[in-house]
Amino acid sequence: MDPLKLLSRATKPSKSRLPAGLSNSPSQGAQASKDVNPRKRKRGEGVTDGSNDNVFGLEFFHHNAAGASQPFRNASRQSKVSQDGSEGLAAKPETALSAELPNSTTLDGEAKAVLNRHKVKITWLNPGVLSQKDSRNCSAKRKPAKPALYPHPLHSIGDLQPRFDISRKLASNLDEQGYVAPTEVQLATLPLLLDRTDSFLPRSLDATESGPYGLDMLTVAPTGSGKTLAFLVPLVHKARHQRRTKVVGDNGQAKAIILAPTKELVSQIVNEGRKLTQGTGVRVVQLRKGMRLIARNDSDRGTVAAAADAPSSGVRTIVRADILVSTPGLLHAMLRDDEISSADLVNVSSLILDEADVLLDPLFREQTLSTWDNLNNPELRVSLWSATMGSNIEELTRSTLERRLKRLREQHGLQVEEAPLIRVVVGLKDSAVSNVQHRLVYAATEQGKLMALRQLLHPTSTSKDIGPSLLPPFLVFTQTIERAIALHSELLYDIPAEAGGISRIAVLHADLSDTARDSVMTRFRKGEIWVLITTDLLSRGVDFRGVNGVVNYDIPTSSAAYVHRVGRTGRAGRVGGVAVTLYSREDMPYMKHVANVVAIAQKQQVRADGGVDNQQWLLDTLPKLSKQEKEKFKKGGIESRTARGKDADPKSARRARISSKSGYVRRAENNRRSAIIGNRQRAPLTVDGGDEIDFVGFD
Ligand SMILES: Nc1ncnc2c1ncn2[C@@H]1O[C@H](COP(=O)(O)OP(=O)(O)OP(=O)(O)O)[C@@H](O)[C@H]1O
Repeated sequence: MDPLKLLSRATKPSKSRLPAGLSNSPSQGAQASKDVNPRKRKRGEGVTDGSNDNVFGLEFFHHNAAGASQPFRNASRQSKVSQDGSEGLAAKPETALSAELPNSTTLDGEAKAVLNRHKVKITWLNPGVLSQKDSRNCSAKRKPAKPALYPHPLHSIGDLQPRFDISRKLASNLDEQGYVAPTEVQLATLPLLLDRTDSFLPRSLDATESGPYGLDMLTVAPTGSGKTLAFLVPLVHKARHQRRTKVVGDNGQAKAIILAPTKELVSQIVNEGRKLTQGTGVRVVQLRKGMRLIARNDSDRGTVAAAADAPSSGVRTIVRADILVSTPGLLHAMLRDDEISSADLVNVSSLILDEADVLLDPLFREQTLSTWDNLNNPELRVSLWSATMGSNIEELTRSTLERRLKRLREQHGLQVEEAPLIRVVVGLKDSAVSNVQHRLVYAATEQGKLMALRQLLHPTSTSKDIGPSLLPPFLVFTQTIERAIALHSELLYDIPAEAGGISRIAVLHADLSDTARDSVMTRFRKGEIWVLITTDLLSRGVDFRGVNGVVNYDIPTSSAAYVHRVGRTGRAGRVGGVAVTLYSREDMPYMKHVANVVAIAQKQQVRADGGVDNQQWLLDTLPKLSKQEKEKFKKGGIESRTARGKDADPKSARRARISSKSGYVRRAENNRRSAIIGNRQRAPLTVDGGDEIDFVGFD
């Protein structure tokens, strides 16, 4: 059998491992419409007519208490009939559609039941749309309650066109990509972001307070649950609408900005965006050095380049970008150096922060906020997306929104309305995917970790203690770039030549050139690389479809880092992935956060498939870190594994070195080497005349 095929077998979709209640739940990792309907990429086959009960989305509404899903299926049929019957009638806003249905109270109740069942919680965070002054004077008790909202969920991707009037081209691109049923985050957020009437807001509070079209939003949904599509579809829809209606005097200026923390993620978002925008006239562009964005009064249209071909030669080409995607660092630098001005961004009415908690972490905070501050469009709407989001991010978002509003009103004299701020949480907040097997493996020492990793690499010799064997392709995470490089050289010859040898294993980190990074990513995606050693650079957002496993060679420095690292497997509901965390004596004081998040994921599994939750003892015995210690660890990791640690404590740093040789063997080798060098350097002793004498030692 072809070893490549054997080793790169992808994780298999399986519903049997999950209980009925969860089997269709994307946030529980079982949303695998592409797997359930393996029709992806077959043109035209993904269309649902709303009457097909086998279609995933409808099935998952159908799974509930008998009859409960009926009104939705009616709604679906009705909209489809209109679509088929008449072009004009096809495009119906949600409210119009709801009005046609027999009983809107039933519909509201149904919406609530569906959202609850899928563990989607939607909260309006600023119902009173309080002024800054009022909110400061308010005692906690007097603050208005934050109401839960129950927008009517989207029950099939095919319904986007009739329900929200998205362009036919966008709808057909979605269909061509094989998207049939929405994932949970999509079924909840797409109606929120696409409904131009904000009809989901409670009657008593909506309309005047909601201001112009759209909301600010914070979304927390599991890794691999389809957040990219959830923010891209409304952006493309809105950008196309702006282009067609010329509501903003469109002259090709940017209308939306997406920020993401790494170049890899930026380029992935651009790729997804381009697939959705084909034939729509909307351009999704990756910002690059030397690019010049089209400005309001750019008369020289002749020099406007096709957005897809970014300039790389140093010549500043004017680029037309409707949706601009960038890392915060690059956009911030270009704004600072006046390569882009806030006037170029005056039409930007949507800002997306993907992996928002990282973008607002101290590392990127200044750059992200400075970009946000440069967007002066009074109708700007911001949405933040991640699988993990601390309460500090919510606070920071609120204060930034308030500050910006005040600035626009006071400095620019603009009449700006505060938009509704909505929080959407899917599933259990900040938890790791429960559709992969999580294993914590104690390896005692650095060498033990290396041996354990080798056992994982060679499935035939995998010991039972390490748990299920890992099938390539898989990712290995280390704490630093140096350690990633060292581990790569250590494992370079571990894959036999007949299976591809050293070409099957690679390292990717931020010190590599862009071209080298791109090439590794492409080869890994193609399945040419089986083991990719990397740092946290790849822990966020990157979507490798067939990744079977993740190995934390070095423990992650926070529970959020664990959630994101292991979230590179088990994406879009695939089961069979494995996440192994190796830990040594040195890691013990810092393991609690990992053990906690693993315990929660395992508990969900126990509930789901009756698996065994056998590491409670570990949780009980591990020490708890103080808040300061946690912060310190998050910033620096295990000190002996860093360059700083080498100077501070060379002995521990030596112990932490990645090498298969034991300290004893290394010492013996060093002694031998020094003896040889010493022998060579020892010159014969001579007297003045040059004659050699015998050295008889010191007195
Ligand atoms: N409705 C859908 N049906 C089937 N597959 C989908 C659907 N939506 C998205 N996917 C697929 O799910 C995978 C994960 O999506 P995506 O990268 O958007 O996840 P994410 O939520 O952004 O994850 P992360 O938090 O890791 O960034 C992708 O391969 C995407 O094509």
